Amino acid sequence: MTATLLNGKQIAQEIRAEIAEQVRRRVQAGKSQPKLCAILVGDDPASQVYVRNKERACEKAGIAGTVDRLPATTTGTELLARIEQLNHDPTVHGILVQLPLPKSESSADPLDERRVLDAVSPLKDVDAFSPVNVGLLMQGRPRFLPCTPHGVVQLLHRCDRGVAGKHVVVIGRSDIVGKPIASMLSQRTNMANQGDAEGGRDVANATVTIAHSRTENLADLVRQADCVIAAVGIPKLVTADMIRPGATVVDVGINRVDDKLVGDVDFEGVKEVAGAITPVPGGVGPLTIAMLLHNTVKAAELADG
Ligand SMILES: Nc1nc2c(c(=O)[nH]1)N[C@@H](CN(C=O)c1ccc(C(=O)N[C@@H](CCC(=O)O)C(=O)O)cc1)CN2
Repeated sequence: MTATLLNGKQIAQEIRAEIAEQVRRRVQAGKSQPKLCAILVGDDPASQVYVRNKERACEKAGIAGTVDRLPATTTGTELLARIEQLNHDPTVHGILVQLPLPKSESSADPLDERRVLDAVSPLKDVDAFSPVNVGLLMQGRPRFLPCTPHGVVQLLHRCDRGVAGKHVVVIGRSDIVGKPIASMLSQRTNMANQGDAEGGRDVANATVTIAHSRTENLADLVRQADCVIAAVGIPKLVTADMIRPGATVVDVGINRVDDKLVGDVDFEGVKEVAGAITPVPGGVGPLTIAMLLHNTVKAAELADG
């Protein structure tokens, strides 16, 4: 193997330890214990695991975590009413609705993902999915950073894989990963540590290209990249022949194939060409939850006034 392994699991542990210490100091100073409420609708097995992992991570960091487990028969009106209750509950600092929502059983009153995410108070929106928080991010003055893109920025920052002046190709244009990561990496200031780039090379000021399903000559485009971020949900789409020698490769894909977890990158082949690479599992995934804890503490600080 020639590439350096970017160990997201280890970095997530470091960040979680930092957050636990921040929470400990906060509570010791007489401030409220941060509290996160996750809403899980239906019984998707992967979502159940993710929500359970979020609950455990909160507990370990000293954050109060609760999960509302609602049946798949929940109507849009019922879910919106529950969100509204949490928006007005002063003891709850962060709210998230686990995605994907199940296919609606009620055609008269469906679970509309956009309406549901829009209903979460922007001040408690720890996923940073609300239009207000997306807009603030685009303007370069974020309140909350979306968890997975922020995880990628932290990973690059802490592994000293700066992208300033470099060409980054993001494969995938989702609202959750592709679009926000492209925005974050092309901003003027490093979004890891609120603009303080100390301790890592600048993870900002990149020249970013977003590739997607209609992109022509994807392989040629990706070969021009100093850094490739794969977030498209197609197992092993990115192969060794598409990688410029020495490039940084970040795999955000989480695909289940024959009961095994594989990324969007053909890890075995690409690791022989890349300069640095994230594995799946153990790469970006664990950072998603670490950054959710970060946002929950931030939400509690915002509520302090
Ligand atoms: N409301 C949200 N829904 C979803 C989000 C999100 O950020 N907010 N992201 C994903 C799921 N997700 C968190 O919710 C998530 C996915 C994967 C991991 C992770 O740690 N993956 C591990 C492997 C875990 C496994 O074995 O399955 C890894 O990559 O090492 C954490 C969180 C969609 N929904």
